[in-house]
Amino acid sequence: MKVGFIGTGSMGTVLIESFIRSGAIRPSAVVAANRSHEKAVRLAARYPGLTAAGSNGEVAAACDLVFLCVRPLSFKSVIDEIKPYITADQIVISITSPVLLKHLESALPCKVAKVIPSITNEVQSGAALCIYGERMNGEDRTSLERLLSPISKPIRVAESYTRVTSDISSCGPAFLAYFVQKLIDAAVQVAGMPREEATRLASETLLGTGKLLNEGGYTPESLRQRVAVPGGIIEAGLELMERELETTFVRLLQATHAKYDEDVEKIDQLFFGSIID
Ligand SMILES: NC(=O)C1=CN([C@@H]2O[C@H](COP(=O)(O)OP(=O)(O)OC[C@H]3O[C@@H](n4cnc5c(N)ncnc54)[C@H](O)[C@@H]3O)[C@@H](O)[C@H]2O)C=CC1
Ligand SMILES: O=C(O)[C@@H]1CCC=N1
Repeated sequence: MKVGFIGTGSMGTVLIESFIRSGAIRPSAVVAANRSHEKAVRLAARYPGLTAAGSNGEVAAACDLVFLCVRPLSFKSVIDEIKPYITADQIVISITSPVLLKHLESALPCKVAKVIPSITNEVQSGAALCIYGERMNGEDRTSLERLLSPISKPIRVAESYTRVTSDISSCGPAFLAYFVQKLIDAAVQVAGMPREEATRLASETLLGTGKLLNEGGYTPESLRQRVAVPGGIIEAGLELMERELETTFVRLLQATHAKYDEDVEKIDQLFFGSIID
C-alpha cells in the first residue's frame, strides 16, 4: 500500500515522521508533495526510499490513501488538481476540521474521511479523531485505524463534534502549554526562580498529572479534591482561579468555534459558490 501526503508543513511532517519512526509505514511506501518542492525533497533526503513527488497529481495517481495536509482554504484548489487522478477505491483524508465531509464527497468520486491529528502524535500519544464519510466501509475504517494506532489512539467522533473534540485534542496541547508557560513566568517573576529549572519542574508536573488522570484512576475533580486540603494553600490558589477564570474556558471555546464557523463559510463558498446548510 502506498500512502500519500500533500502538504509537508508542520502537521504533514509530524504525520510522515511519526508513521515512519513508529514502523507503521516504510519510507518506500510514502509519496509526498509540497507547494515548495524543496520541503518534500528534504524529507526524502532524511528518509531514503521516500518519494518526493513533483506534483500533487503524482501523489494522487500513485497512492491508495492520500492525506491532505494543507491549510483549510487551500483544499479546494488541491482537490481540483488531484481529482483527475482519483478513482472510486482510493481513500482521501482531510486533516483539518472545517473542511466537511460534504465538501469532500461532493468534489471527489472516492472514499473520504477526516482524521484530525494532534502534535501529541509526534510522541506516539494523544488522539487521532476519525470522522467517516458514508463511502468508507467497515473494513476501510478498521484498516485506517490500524494504520493510525502506532502513533495515536484513534477515536471515532460524529462530525457534529469535530470542533469541540479538536479543541481538546489538537488545540489542547497549545492551551495547556500556555497555562504551563504562565505558571513558569510567575515563578520567575514572583520568586526569581531560574526559568530552566521552573520549566523542568512544570513539565514533570504536567507529565505526572497526565499519568494520574490516565492510569492513576483520578478524574480532574477527584484529583483536585485529593490534593486541596480545606483551608490550605492549594485551596487558596484554586479559589483565586475560580474567581478569575470562571468564564474563560467557555469563551475560549466560543472563540475557536467562531473561527471555525468563519472558515466553514469560506470553504462553502469555495466548494459550492454560496453558503448552504
Ligand atoms: N498544527 C496543528 O497542531 C494541527 C493542524 N491541523 C491541520 O493541518 C493543516 C496543516 O497545518 P500546518 O501543517 O500547521 O500548516 P503549515 O502551513 O505548516 O503546512 C501547510 C503546508 O502545505 C503546503 N501547501 C500549501 N498549498 C499547497 C498546495 N496547493 N499543494 C501542496 N502543498 C501546499 C505549504 O507549503 C506548507 O508546507 C491545517 O489545515 C490544520 O488545520 C490539524 C491538526 C493539528
Ligand atoms: O482543524 C483543526 O481543528 C485543527 C486544530 C488545530 C488546527 N487545526
